[in-house]
Amino acid sequence: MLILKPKTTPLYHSRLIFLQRSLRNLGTKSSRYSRRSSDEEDDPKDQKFQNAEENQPDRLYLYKSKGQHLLTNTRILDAIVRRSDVRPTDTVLEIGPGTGNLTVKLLEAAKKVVAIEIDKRMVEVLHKRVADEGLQDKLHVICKDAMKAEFPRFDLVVANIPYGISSPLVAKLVYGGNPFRSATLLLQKEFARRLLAKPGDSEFNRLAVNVKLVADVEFVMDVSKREFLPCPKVDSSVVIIRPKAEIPDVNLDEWWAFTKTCFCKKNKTLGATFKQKKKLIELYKLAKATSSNAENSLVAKNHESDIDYDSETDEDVGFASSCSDSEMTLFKEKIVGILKTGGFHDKRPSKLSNEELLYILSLFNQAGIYFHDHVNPKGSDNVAFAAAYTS
Ligand SMILES: C[S@@+](CC[C@H](N)C(=O)[O-])C[C@H]1O[C@@H](n2cnc3c(N)ncnc32)[C@H](O)[C@@H]1O
Repeated sequence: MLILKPKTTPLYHSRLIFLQRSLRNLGTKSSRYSRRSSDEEDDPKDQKFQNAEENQPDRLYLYKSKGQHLLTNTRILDAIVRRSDVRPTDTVLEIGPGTGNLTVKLLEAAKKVVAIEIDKRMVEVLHKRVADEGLQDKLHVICKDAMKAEFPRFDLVVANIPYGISSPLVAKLVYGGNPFRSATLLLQKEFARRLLAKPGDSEFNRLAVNVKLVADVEFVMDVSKREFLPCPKVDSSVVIIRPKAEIPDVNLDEWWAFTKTCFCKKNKTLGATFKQKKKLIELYKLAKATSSNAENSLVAKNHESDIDYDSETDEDVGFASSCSDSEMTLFKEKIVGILKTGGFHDKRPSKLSNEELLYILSLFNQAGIYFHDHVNPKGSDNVAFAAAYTS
């Protein structure tokens, strides 16, 4: 276990004092927070920040691995709550309440706050602080990993989240099947830029495409890293994600699998992506499994092949040898034909709009080419989708 000594800049110390004072104000007991819990001992790679010299009594270890950077600027906290448009009838979901800097302000504005916090030491501090404010009846805390917790019904999400779970959390929110008005999130600046990116922007990626299908993202403000305790390495931005009232009529499993294929190398042209032998074999297998009738047969016999099967798995090798070269050649030509017909063969996915991507997918599906295994689905819900973003 590596214990990081606090940096000795005056700014850092003044912030440490701020936290120590605020913890005293919260009535925390130092010894309780300076000991490590058994949960934390499970993580040997963890690095912890310490809010005081080791022999000082009031201290709360803040864990880098849990993204424990507390937002301390009241003006920014107020702005986040104001821009979230919290109504007195709202139930707000907060992911990672920490010591409650944002939670207390949300409790003042909302009917109820459901806070999901992984660290039970934080939960203790939070309960104490909220009780001191007399707001405990409005707070429900779930002490769990937000990625494993079942979200209750909520109207809004407002949170300064741990940046390590940004992608799966955003995916879980927008594809979670729980209708909500908006999610105001404090995110790492680069991640926020990706969510805000448009086709053609260098930051545009698969997550942006998938989020855009079902939600609009609005930029609210940048927040300097100096506003956090301890100071992280990166700056942050606040964005608001609003689910769209209507989403395109597309099979989401098929869409996610399709965008995964297209964006596996987002700067490759679609022609190059769909020329990869491994991909061709995978799609051919799926097409064969999906189409059971002769009309949908994707092949003709006696055709010369120009495909070199350099499959990587034994299963692929087996499959490749069980179908003729001509079958695979025709299948490849079929894919090239679809891409050329739509004028997409030489286009890069990162430059295409969702409308264009949806159109390409519809062309593939009409031709009996599928991206998701509908016959033997391995995972077909939002949890699987969120998990796909975890690694
Ligand atoms: C960036 S801090 C924000 C704290 C507080 N909201 C603030 O603004 O000062 C993130 C918080 O999320 C918690 N956290 C980290 N990973 C989590 C997870 N997987 N599920 C729920 N909470 C998590 C951390 O313990 C920490 O309290």
